[in-house]
Amino acid sequence: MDTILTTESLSKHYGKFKALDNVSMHIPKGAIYGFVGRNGAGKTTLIRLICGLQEPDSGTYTIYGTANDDKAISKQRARMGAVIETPSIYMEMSAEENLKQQARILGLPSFDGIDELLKLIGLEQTGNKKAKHFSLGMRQRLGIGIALVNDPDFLVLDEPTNGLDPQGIIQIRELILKLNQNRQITLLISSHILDELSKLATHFGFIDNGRIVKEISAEQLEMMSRQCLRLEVDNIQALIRVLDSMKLNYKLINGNTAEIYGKPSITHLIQELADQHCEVQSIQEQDESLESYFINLVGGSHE
Ligand SMILES: Nc1ncnc2c1ncn2[C@@H]1O[C@H](COP(=O)(O)OP(=O)(O)OP(=O)(O)O)[C@@H](O)[C@H]1O
Repeated sequence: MDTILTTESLSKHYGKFKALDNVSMHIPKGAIYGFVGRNGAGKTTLIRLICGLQEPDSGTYTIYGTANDDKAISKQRARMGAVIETPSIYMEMSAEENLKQQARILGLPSFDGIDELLKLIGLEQTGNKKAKHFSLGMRQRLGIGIALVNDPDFLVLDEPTNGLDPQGIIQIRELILKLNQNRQITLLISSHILDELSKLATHFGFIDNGRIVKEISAEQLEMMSRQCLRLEVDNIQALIRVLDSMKLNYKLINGNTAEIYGKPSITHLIQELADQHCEVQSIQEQDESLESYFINLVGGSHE
């Protein structure tokens, strides 16, 4: 598997405060990597490090296989685009002028592709309207457009849906999917809005108090947080026999409780258990959201 970004034991302090603590993360090529953590967890700090805006205190990272202390890293960074915190936009300029200005800053030989980029970010109708009159969502999309001027194949977005209304969120989500699916751009997206990322991400890295608590693919996460039935019985051996005979996937929670996956027929299950003289004491349907998965992972609120 090709990896676009790998970090190895990255740490960063602000004075005595440890903002990043031995962070190791891996972003596969083609992924939409959801970087999830509550406010202050260390997401922006990590993003600033990999974008070369700050230096780590210890640890290393590689971008496209090039280490951060290798001179060639700046060449690899040229293949990256990023929108960190608020997008850098010239408020007195239109969307088109902003994109052209970025092309000038990068020393690009022409404005080829700017019209297409304007369409991609959904701002082709904005004409001479200055960015200062744009909605927050339009500004965010313009910021992403500016980050795309150098045609990157790795894009880093720090909290791209922060503060947007539901329609703005949908537009950003659609843009992210287009970038990933049509332009094969790998994305690192940080957010504390977990369920928003669950609709997009192919991989997740969960960060809490500066530490990566889990890296997991969306597929694995789906398996772990899928719907299940939690069944409490008076005879766990009988329950195991029945579940095995029905070829159901299950996990034993304790001496009288099991979680059963894969939506079994409850009537059939209860009937089989009754035949085995096994009494059901309680039955609950559970549907763990990404939100509750994360809360379980980090052990609830720190406040
Ligand atoms: N320049 C700085 N000096 C001192 N402390 C800082 C500095 N930058 C960040 N911090 C602290 O480091 C911690 C991590 O901040 P960071 O911005 O990386 O978190 P975050 O996960 O991106 O959260 P948010 O979404 O709120 O930005 C926070 O407690 C923050 O207050």
